[in-house]
This record gives sequence, structure tokens and C-alpha cells, in this order.
Amino acid sequence: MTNNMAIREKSIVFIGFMGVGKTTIGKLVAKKLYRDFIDIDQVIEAEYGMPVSELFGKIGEKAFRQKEKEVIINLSKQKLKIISLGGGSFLQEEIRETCLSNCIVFFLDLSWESWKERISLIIDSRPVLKGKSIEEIEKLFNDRQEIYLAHHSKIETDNQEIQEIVDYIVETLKLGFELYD
Ligand SMILES: Nc1ncnc2c1ncn2[C@@H]1O[C@H](COP(=O)(O)OP(=O)(O)O)[C@@H](O)[C@H]1O
Ligand SMILES: O=C(O)C1=C[C@@H](OP(=O)(O)O)[C@@H](O)[C@H](O)C1
Ligand SMILES: [Mg+2]
Repeated sequence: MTNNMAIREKSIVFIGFMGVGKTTIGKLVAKKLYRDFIDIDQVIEAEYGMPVSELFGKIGEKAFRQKEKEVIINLSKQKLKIISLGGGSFLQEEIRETCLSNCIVFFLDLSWESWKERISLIIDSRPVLKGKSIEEIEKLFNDRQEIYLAHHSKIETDNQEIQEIVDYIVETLKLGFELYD
């Protein structure tokens, strides 16, 4: 029973490439499950008082990655949270290991074809994409997929409305909780 309780109490972590919907979906899943929502980028933005896009210019990517690691390692130890990571954070082994051992990690999967349609929504706020050609972005997208293979559960989100994805995740979690009750 102790172990089963632990599964129910674990925080849920969303991973996946920039723009797949981690922030949007995490927030809505949290609302449905009556849990607190934590978006790692938003935590860092609040601490520095500026958006990530500006922060990259101010402190540099290396310092951002260090801060990202500290924040995630600290917050992923908390129970019962819904946590959306930044898409690049899983490049760091320590972050992957901490999240996989403390939390339930959900990979939001989206094909390149579908992702391309969404680029205009995110290009201005994602410094990693700025100044890159579409071919360079596609390479980054493909290169990054490997790091997201480390997960507990995957959701294919192509052609799915935000609400459908949220409902599916909530149902999956509830079923999982019941199985372990
Ligand atoms: N399933 C979806 N269908 C259509 N648009 C979506 C979907 N999921 C997210 N979006 C949109 O894509 C953009 C990026 O979403 P966001 O949650 O910020 O992604 P991430 O946190 O993974 O970078 C937002 O404008 C959001 O409204
Ligand atoms: O993939 C990345 O390297 C990044 C993803 C962003 O978060 P989202 O995945 O929420 O867009 C944000 O952390 C930063 O712009 C860097
Ligand atoms: Mg986000």
C-alpha cells in the first residue's frame, strides 16, 4: 500500500520539443486534477523578472541551463504537482534522472509535419529557434527526439484539440491510479 500511495502522489512532468503544448496542456491537466501547476520557464522568468527570450541575451544559454537544472531538481522532488519543463532541459542527464526517478514523465509527441504548422505561434518567444533556417530547425527537432525517448508515457498529439489531449491524459492518469489502488 505504501508504494501504491506513492504512485498516486507523484508529480507529473511534461516533456517534448518546444511548442508541442507542454505549458498549455500542463496547466489544464493541473486544473482538472486540482493540483498546483508549475511551469519551469515561468518560475525562472519570475525570478529574473524578464521573459526567457530576453534572459538568453542577458545571462547567456549556459547560465540559463544551470538555473533550469537547479530549479527542476529542486521542484521535481515535491509531490502532487503538475510540472511542465522547457523543451531543452531533458538534454541534461541529471534532469532526466531526477524526473524519471521522482515523477511520472509524459512525453507530448508531435510529428514534424504538424509542428511546422505551429512555428509562427512560437518563433518570437523561443531564442533557440531565432535566426535558424527551417532546415536547421528540422535537424534540431530530429536530433532532440532521442532525449524524449526517456519517459513513462507518451501521447501522440497530431490533429488533436487541446481539450482532447487534456481529457485523454486525465483519464490515463485516473486509470493508472485505480490500477494501483
Ligand atoms: N493541440 C494543440 N493544437 C493546436 N495548438 C496547440 C496545441 N497545443 C498547443 N498549441 C499551441 O501551441 C503554442 C505553443 O504551446 P505551449 O504550450 O507554449 O508549448 P510548449 O510549452 O511545449 O513550448 C501555443 O500557442 C498553444 O496554444
Ligand atoms: O527547447 C529549448 O531549448 C527551450 C524551450 C523553451 O521552453 P518550451 O519547450 O516550453 O518552449 C524554453 O525553455 C527556452 O526557450 C529553451
Ligand atoms: Mg512551455
